[in-house]
Amino acid sequence: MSQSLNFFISSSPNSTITKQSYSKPYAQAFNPKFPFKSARKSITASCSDLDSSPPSPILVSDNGNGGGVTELSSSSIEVDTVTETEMKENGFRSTRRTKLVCTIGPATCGFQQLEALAVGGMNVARINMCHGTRDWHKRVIEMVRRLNEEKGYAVAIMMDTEGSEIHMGDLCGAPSAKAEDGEIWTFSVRALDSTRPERTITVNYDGFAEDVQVGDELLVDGGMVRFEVIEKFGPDVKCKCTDPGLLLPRANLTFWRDGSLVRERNAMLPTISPKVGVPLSFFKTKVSKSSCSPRDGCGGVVAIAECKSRNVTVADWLDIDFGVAEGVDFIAISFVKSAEVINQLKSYIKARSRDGDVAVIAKIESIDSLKNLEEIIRASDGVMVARGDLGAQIPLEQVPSAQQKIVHLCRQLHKPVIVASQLLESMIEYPTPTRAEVADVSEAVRQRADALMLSGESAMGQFPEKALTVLRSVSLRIERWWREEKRHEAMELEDITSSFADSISEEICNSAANMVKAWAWLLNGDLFSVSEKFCIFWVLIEPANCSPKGMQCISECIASLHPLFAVANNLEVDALFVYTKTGHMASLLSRCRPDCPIFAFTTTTSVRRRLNLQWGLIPFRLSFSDDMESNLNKTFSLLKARGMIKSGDLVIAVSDMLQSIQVMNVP
Ligand SMILES: Nc1ncnc2c1ncn2[C@@H]1O[C@H](COP(=O)(O)OP(=O)(O)OP(=O)(O)O)[C@@H](O)[C@H]1O
Ligand SMILES: CC(=O)C(=O)O
Ligand SMILES: [K+]
Ligand SMILES: [Mg+2]
Repeated sequence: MSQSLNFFISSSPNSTITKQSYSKPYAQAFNPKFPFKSARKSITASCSDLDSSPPSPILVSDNGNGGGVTELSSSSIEVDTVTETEMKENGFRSTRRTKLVCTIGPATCGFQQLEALAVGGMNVARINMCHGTRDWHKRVIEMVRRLNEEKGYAVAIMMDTEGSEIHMGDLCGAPSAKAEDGEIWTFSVRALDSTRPERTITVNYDGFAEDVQVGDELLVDGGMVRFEVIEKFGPDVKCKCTDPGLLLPRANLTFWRDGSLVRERNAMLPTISPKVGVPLSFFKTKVSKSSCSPRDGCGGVVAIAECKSRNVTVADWLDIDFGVAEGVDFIAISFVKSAEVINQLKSYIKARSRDGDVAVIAKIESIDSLKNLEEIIRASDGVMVARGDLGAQIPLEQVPSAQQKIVHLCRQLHKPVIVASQLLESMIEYPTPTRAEVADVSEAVRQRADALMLSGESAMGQFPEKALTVLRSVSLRIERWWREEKRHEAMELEDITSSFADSISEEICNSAANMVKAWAWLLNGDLFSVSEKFCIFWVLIEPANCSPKGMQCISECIASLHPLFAVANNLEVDALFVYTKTGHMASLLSRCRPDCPIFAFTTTTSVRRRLNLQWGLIPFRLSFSDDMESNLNKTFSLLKARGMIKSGDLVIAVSDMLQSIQVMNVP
């Protein structure tokens, strides 16, 4: 027989909530002899026909159009083949919770290379607008879309803007160049063609030669290579290499004077830089107005001075327009200084994109972004700890604590967070990582960041797939270790929502995640034997629950379950199921970092892709109704038919259509 426990919060006109109505059913709930009568049928009702269902196909999705349920037949479910295989082989309790982002570059831009990354566990493909042409990026996006369509993946696409950084130009087509100790190199703002003199590098910022001074220290890639400025000749700056290393095309440059970062450029320029060709008229228009576009108006070219004097925060707008038109899932904004730019960009995207569902990721990589951290995180849809540039702006020894703080705050504020840069830097050249790199990856997983990111390792390294394998295996190992030994380090989460409806969703998700533990205690405790699990528990709440008193009752009810949560030792719940149209409820569950995986069922491909960035979520696409019972029956049937779950697995289900928690064994 199937066992189920329903914790059901609804607005029922015929029921009233009293304190007793919790305590009594609560006591009875775990009494197997509790004579329960309900208008709702038990989940078992239609289970008998589940086993005979034919295997369900993976359907072709409409990834290219960013959403919709049109092509999904009501009897199918979409999940990618890698997840499916992993679940069958290892059982779904062992699925990887930490998500993986790969920067795509020359080493990985072919269809087969992209497929190898998808097979290796890539959840998000990142393209960096600092490099390559828009055509090149378009081709990559098309290939990822094709991969999703043909092979059933849900790889999301993140476009990363150039931002207002100073960087070197290309290396005449060379993948890298070695700067040796004592060598003299010229950094020039002249437009040089491919026949440029040896050891000459172009710089993207016209003011560079004016701004630097003899004696300044020039850091490439946050200090991977260092130079000292020894002479200036008009547009050329001669520098002596003091710390040798590998120069990569378009590497970031910072300069330091008397031990401090010279910040003029980053402090004065807009976060999102105007690219050449952006019409001046645009900057006279408010960004948040839907009427504005880089393409509107006259064709004048913006001078940097114009942006400064108007103090307008403007974008790599052409790239952003490109990203929106291509339907990318995330736009990551480099060198964010304040929440203002995030808010402007979000209104801009909302006015431009068809369904307004491009998420904005704030990259924390400057001193200003650290100063305004909380407001930036609150304004954004997610955050990247961009340690490469951050490490060039603050002392390196401060980067680990900044990372920990950002990851922690993101979780508190309910925003996904990516830890990026140099995780496996040595794997650009070597097939195995250093022990220190493995420790760094482990620490990010232990901090329970949502995602880890590969940069040069996957973009231009020699071992992209191996690097991804290292991230995957270290994540799996540390996550298991956490589950087995470190659960007592769980974080206290503060309330995040202000509206009543949202706070109910939040409480439901917190409780469901906690029940993962509580249930284990119930099953293993002395009170009940396993055969006596059958119990149903209802809590009905009046519409009047909007009152503070109603809210207090709900809290008390949930609090009454908390003592159970605290004593859980062995985990028994196999998965959390969440039925969510917008993804919000799934992401609330992810925030709780429960010990079991979260199966997130959603109706649109775009939500499915976006959820792929969040910790612990296994996103499925499924068409479902408001009837949870039929949704559950259908899901069990489809997943069982594909061998992804089996009878007896213990599942807790929540949904955002019907605010409920249900605990049941798969029939
Ligand atoms: N599209 C591309 N074409 C050529 N090379 C690329 C491309 N994308 C990345 N690379 C190479 O990979 C390296 C690492 O890529 P990544 O995008 O992570 O740079 P980054 O400097 O860390 O990021 P950011 O510019 O956002 O600070 C780059 O320095 C560049 O050499
Ligand atoms: C990823 C990135 O932008 C950085 O680390 O600087
Ligand atoms: K960038
Ligand atoms: Mg950066």
